[in-house]
Amino acid sequence: MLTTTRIRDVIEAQRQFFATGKTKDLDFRIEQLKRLKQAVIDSKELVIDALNKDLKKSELEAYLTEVGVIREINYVLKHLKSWAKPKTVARPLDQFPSVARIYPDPLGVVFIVSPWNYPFQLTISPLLGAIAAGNCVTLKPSEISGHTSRLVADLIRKTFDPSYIAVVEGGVEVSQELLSQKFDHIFFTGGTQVGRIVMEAAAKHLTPVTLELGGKSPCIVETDIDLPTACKRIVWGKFINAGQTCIAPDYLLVNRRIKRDLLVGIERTITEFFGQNPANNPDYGRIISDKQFERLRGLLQDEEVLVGGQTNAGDRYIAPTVLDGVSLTSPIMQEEIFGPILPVLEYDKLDEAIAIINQRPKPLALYLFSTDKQQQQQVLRETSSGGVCLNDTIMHLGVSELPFGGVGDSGMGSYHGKASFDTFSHSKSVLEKSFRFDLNFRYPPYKNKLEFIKRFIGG
Ligand SMILES: NC(=O)C1=CN([C@@H]2O[C@H](COP(=O)(O)OP(=O)(O)OC[C@H]3O[C@@H](n4cnc5c(N)ncnc54)[C@H](OP(=O)(O)O)[C@@H]3O)[C@@H](O)[C@H]2O)C=CC1
Ligand SMILES: CCCCCC(=O)O
Repeated sequence: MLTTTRIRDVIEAQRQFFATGKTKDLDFRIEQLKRLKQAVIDSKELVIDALNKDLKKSELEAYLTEVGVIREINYVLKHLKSWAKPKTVARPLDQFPSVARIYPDPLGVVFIVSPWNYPFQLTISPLLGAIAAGNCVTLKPSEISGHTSRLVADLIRKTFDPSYIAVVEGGVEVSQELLSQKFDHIFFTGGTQVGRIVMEAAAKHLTPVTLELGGKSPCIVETDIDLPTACKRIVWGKFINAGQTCIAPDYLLVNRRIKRDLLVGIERTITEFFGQNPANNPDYGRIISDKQFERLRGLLQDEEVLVGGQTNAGDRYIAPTVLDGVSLTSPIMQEEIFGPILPVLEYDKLDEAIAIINQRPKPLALYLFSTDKQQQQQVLRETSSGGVCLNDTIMHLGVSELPFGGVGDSGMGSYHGKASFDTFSHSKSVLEKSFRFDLNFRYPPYKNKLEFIKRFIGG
């Protein structure tokens, strides 16, 4: 573990490098993004292997949800020049002659803390945004996803000088030591509880934070839908990465009229996707740790298992599981599940489902399966969540133009695409005045100018 002195030395070296102005140079940033992209491409087999060791993540999921961060690097490279240009904006006549502009300034030395569930993508994605915006970065990946985080550390150390991009390996203690240092921004991805700790530590230095947190993302299922497709999209979104996805549909709220058909369809789809014994299926992953495995197994106690329910502690395996007869007071409804267990609650009227959602902390994602435009508008109008996907799950994350982030207990700030560039930039307002012409109404003596000012201000 790095000592406090070493951590301070790392950060000081980054401050000195940032002070050279090198990271502000656009060609430098583009070059670093290309180096990062090449490093990811060169390491992809190692990444896939590490993710399989940590989570038994399949090669396809590793490509789709982790190595696929290459696509985001390409997107940023395509747009960076235009994002980095100062923007000229309109100004009122009384400021004539002048030019008003907004300059995107890099923040300085930023700190990125990432979680274990998508340990590669959730480290590289915010990192590329920080690089694009011209910052130096200190990274702290999760020690729980040990194989992948060690690989990320090796990749970063081989690609960048630590005075520019540094990675500090370790767990909670290292994270807390780093949080005690002053940064110009902290980008944290993790649970809401730790998010509070991060924000408290940041407050001591008045450091702005982005908190990418979690919570219970509801999935409402109404009657007028393409049922087989809805089943595929719900099962995929719930059980990808063995349910360890922050925007996985946490629980279903199902219109009673479609519940039976939906549950039959979900059971059929689970078998179609993972076979009769998902434990032997290489497409299905494992729980990250014994601690998470025991927590999830505990949530199954005294619940009515409709599908799945099988567990194997030695393999940290929990079958894709659907629970029926769940009540709002069940333990599984008191915490983010973050695992392959899908509780089903039912309702008669959509208002009931909306009320259940609004009685709980604001979720990171909210899903509604309905083709009824009025129902869609009602849910969008009457609920608050980080983001919404209508008639699918998770896929809103695949649109770089859609900022991704939470609200309330599910987080603050956002990233992806230009939102990443904006998160790691300060929008500096600049007004350039001319000496060619000067209105003297604002200068003393004010005598005889009051009437003009009153008319000018109006009201
Ligand atoms: N909004 C989003 O984009 C995402 C949100 N999440 C959320 O993250 C959670 C699961 O990830 P998980 O890694 O378990 O989250 P944690 O909050 O436990 O950990 C996140 C990071 O913070 C570190 N950390 C843990 N405890 C402390 C502490 N007391 N002080 C300082 N740092 C600490 C961890 O280190 P270490 O792991 O080394 O112990 C890890 O690097 C879920 O709630 C999920 O919803 C997950 C993915 C994406
Ligand atoms: C499918 C990729 C999802 C990454 C962020 C999360 O954990 O939800």
